[in-house]
Amino acid sequence: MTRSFDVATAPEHYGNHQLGIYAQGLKGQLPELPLRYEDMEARAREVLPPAAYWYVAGGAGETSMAANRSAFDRYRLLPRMLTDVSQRDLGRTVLGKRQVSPLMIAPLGVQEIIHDQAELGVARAAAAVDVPMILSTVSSFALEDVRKELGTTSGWYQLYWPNDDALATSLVQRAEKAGYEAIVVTLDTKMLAWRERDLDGAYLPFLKGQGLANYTSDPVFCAGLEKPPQDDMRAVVKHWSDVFAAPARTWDDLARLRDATKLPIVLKGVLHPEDAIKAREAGMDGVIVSNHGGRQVEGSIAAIDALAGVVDAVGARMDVLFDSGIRRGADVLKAIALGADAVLIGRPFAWGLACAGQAGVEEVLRRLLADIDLTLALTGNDSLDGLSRVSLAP
Ligand SMILES: Cc1cc2nc3c(=O)[nH]c(=O)nc-3n(C[C@H](O)[C@H](O)[C@H](O)COP(=O)(O)O)c2cc1C
Ligand SMILES: CCCCCCCCCCC(=O)C(=O)O
Repeated sequence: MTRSFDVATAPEHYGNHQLGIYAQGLKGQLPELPLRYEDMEARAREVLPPAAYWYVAGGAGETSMAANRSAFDRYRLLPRMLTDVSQRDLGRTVLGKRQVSPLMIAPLGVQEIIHDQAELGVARAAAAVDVPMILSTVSSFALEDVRKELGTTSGWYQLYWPNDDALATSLVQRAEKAGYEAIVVTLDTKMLAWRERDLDGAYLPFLKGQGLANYTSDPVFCAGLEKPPQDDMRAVVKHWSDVFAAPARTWDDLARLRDATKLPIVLKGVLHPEDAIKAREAGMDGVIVSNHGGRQVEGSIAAIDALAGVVDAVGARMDVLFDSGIRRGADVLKAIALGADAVLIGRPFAWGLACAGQAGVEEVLRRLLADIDLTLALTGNDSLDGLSRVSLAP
């Protein structure tokens, strides 16, 4: 006999998403999107053109990408029993602001290759689940338009720091005016790595004018064009490729960027503890420990293996965030136990976007939150703030 189950009467926890799925099962309904991360990626692979799939899935070579995952297995949670976990708090304080969970949406460029809704759909999903979003400089919609979709949910703006200071200033000041709350400067992409999968398909979407909305909507960028951007896309791409890269930049240049905005600045792509110390000395507000999802330095350290060193160097004095390899709730707990203040979700939300647009991203976020909540409880903890290295097996 089938007994009825009403998820609405269950206590309010992110983990209830699990009960919701089982309750649908009682009505004969299976989840529309595959549950396992790996199966969701396989579904995305079916729906995306091969070049777009590989642009997201690929790395620079693939050993660092694989290491990002396998390294997580070397850290094991050490559960405690008979603690009261009836009330749980997934909140984290990041740049002085309390957020309801440790999750943030990582900056992923050129999302129009994944789904027509691109960053607008992702922003709507982020707002629905109240997960802060970091918008890439190389986005498919202009930063002002994406910010509007976030409503009251926090947005940060990720800067690809161009070699033209006036353009950099224009971008960060537009972000500040639009209501973004922090600037993330990505340091690990001074140039594009040797990406075998993309080279195999001779595929770089920016060269077709995709992902350039923040440039074509920028007065400083457009002042460098002879015609309006819509009238000469080849000139747009040429000018973009002239200004994008700034290989000569050093730590000393940060002072000018610091002066260009009142917003907190967070440096993304820091792996060495001494670079984290330099970031602090340069007046930065945080760092994101990341190897760009294994897309830049093939053979680099797995990002999770770099986290403790950076936390030990600067964690008491600035925020330390983490990305590269987060797939499941346990990964989030491990990163927080090692000292991360928050974690960025990258490829998993891209697969949700590919499979079902905004709804797919929302579902990925809700599932991850449920997994975090249940894993937290089952390890005997009632708050993420209570995790520390003691929560990991020695
Ligand atoms: C398709 C794609 C595009 C990306 N674009 C950007 C970007 O524009 N700016 C940036 O700072 N990082 C970018 N990243 C890196 C992510 O922000 C993040 O560091 C990475 O995805 C984390 O690895 P994971 O997705 O394997 O967890 C991109 C990653 C992917 C997969
Ligand atoms: C002149 C060509 C330079 C191309 C640079 C592209 C930057 C990559 C932007 C997106 C990204 O971060 C990614 O990982 O992909």
